[in-house]
Amino acid sequence: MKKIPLLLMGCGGVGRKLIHHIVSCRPLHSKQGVRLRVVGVCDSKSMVVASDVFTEELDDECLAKICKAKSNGSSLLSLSSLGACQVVSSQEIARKAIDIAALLGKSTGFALVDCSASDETIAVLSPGVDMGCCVVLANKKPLTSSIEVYDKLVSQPRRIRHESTVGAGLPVIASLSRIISSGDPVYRIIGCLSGTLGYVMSEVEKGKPFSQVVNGAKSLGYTEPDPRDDLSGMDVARKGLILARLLGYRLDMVDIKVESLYPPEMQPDVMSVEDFLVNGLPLLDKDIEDRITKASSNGNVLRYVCLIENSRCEVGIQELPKDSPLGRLRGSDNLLEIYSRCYKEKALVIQGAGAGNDTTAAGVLADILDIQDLFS
Ligand SMILES: NC(=O)C1=CN([C@@H]2O[C@H](COP(=O)(O)OP(=O)(O)OC[C@H]3O[C@@H](n4cnc5c(N)ncnc54)[C@H](OP(=O)(O)O)[C@@H]3O)[C@@H](O)[C@H]2O)C=CC1
Ligand SMILES: N[C@@H](CC=O)C(=O)O
Repeated sequence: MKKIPLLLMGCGGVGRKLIHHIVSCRPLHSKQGVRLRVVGVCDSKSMVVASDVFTEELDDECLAKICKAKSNGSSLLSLSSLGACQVVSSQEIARKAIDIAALLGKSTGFALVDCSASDETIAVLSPGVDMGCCVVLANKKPLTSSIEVYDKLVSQPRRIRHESTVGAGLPVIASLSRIISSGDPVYRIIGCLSGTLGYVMSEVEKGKPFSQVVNGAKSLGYTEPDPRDDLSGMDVARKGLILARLLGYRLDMVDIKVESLYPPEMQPDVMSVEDFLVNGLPLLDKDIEDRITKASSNGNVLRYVCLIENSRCEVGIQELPKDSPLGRLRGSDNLLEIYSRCYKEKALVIQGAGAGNDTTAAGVLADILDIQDLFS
């Protein structure tokens, strides 16, 4: 039986769903001759880790307790009595994770699975790559940090997978990578890449207030931990940057033109996320409603669009015909059109659910299975 030891960084909506998928797919994986050994799980403040990562793992009962504690809003620090495992607190997490990476990376192989929404994980991922570890990401921040960090993370292409960073579980990265490696030049990518903004636009079109709909998107697990990451366009810009860098464009976040749906006085350094959700959002209801009504009077709808072309990437609101492919999108669906030599007149189109914990975690799980040949 092939064993894949892994450390899960981030145990929120996506991380917990990933644990659920890993446990429920055990019979399937067993038939395929693979076992996923979860040796550690971290949140922002702590890490639960098996006492001996060579021989032990967090068993399914322990994983269930971790998920239960996190769903109840507790820290992993509350799980100090979990049998044959240790609980490590914040200052120690990175050091401990790197120690495990050094032990397992070049011996059995080790997968660092990042389902956090933090750039702090770079401190583990980057040395992990040098230690022979595999990296699987739902988190976009490591790939949209400096170009040096990006180059390091992708330096061993067979050891990194990040399908869920763009379009959640949709096969965007895999499709684009295949086109690129076949030598087919991609000259244009255009699409709607935000499940949150897609859902918000189509629900407001039905007459619901913007503030109510954004809170709904958060409850459905579509938004980033701070929904302003979605509403500012930054989340779409990150996806655009990941695709642009995959195409070989040497861009940074500052090179991307981004349109925000909220004003500077509602930025995170001015308002807490709670304050924004309760008091900030309702102040935006009228403006968004007016913009949508105006578009509708022209037979159009508003869509938040990402365009990558001519070595540039820009993201922002466009008024589009209701019956255009992007105009017909509903709910959290994403749609991406890729134009290349082979897909010149008719683009390669990828469409489907572009957000949600289930599909995102399924994408992460498929990525982990995809690197199994590197493990023994
Ligand atoms: N939800 C979706 O539809 C999609 C999400 N993604 C990406 O998946 C990632 C996770 O999203 P989601 O689960 O919704 O987010 P959540 O906010 O629900 O969970 C984030 C988790 O990361 C933990 N965390 C924060 N900082 C660190 C750190 N430094 N080290 C380890 N863990 C840390 C948090 O800990 P604590 O509990 O202590 O706060 C929390 O457990 C994000 O990067 C998101 O962009 C990608 C595609 C789609
Ligand atoms: N917040 C994101 C989740 C996936 O990346 C979105 O709404 O698309």
